[in-house]
Amino acid sequence: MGKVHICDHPLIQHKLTYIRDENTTTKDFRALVDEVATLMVYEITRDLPLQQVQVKTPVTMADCQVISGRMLGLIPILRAGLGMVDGVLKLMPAAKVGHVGLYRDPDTLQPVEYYVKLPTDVLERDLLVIDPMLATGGSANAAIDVLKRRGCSRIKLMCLIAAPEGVASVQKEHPDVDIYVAAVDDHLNDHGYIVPGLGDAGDRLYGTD
Ligand SMILES: O=P(O)(O)OC[C@H]1O[C@H](OP(=O)(O)OP(=O)(O)O)[C@H](O)[C@@H]1O
Ligand SMILES: O=c1cc[nH]c(=O)[nH]1
Ligand SMILES: [Mg+2]
Repeated sequence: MGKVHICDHPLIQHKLTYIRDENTTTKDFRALVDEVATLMVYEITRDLPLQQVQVKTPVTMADCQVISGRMLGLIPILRAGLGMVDGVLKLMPAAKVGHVGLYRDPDTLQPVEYYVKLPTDVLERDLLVIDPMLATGGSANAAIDVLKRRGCSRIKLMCLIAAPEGVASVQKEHPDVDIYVAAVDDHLNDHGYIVPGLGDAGDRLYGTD
């Protein structure tokens, strides 16, 4: 079963509080989501393998370390996942970005696929699927299915807020995928919204309703 990592760094939790607050403006919401994405990537990349290198400092040769040749593919689930892309790219600027367009049908809560565009070398990359919200898990599962149908493996999922129902669903459907979240909330309401959550992430990022 995939592990669930709660990114409980105080800076992440502090910013998440303002992300949740209904009085936070679209401009501030967007900036905070961007910042939390950066901080979460810092936590997620903690176990990246390093290799030894030598560099010549102005004083002498030094034994140092660099990340050992892993290539990242970043897979935002449109639309709301786009709000986390720049924050991740700040720390992983060489990542390529593949887009998976899904919206959740408001009546059935089932994901509807409308766009997929992936880097040509996606099979060679470690993939990080990003979306602020993991509610029923339908969208994350569908996005991971899109990747696996093309032969991808080595997939992680990063979300700001998850519902327990969504975590359980991804763990069942994709037991090889580790999940990174800033918070696991209480439950889903009758409309499939996370409680207490933050509302509709896409609408809050882009000022739509
Ligand atoms: O876990 P689920 O039950 O599938 O719900 C989560 C999905 O819902 C939201 O997207 P939405 O459908 O609102 O699309 P949007 O990003 O275009 O607003 C969110 O960004 C996730 O993709
Ligand atoms: O709480 C939720 C659930 C799904 N999508 C959102 O944007 N928010
Ligand atoms: Mg939405």
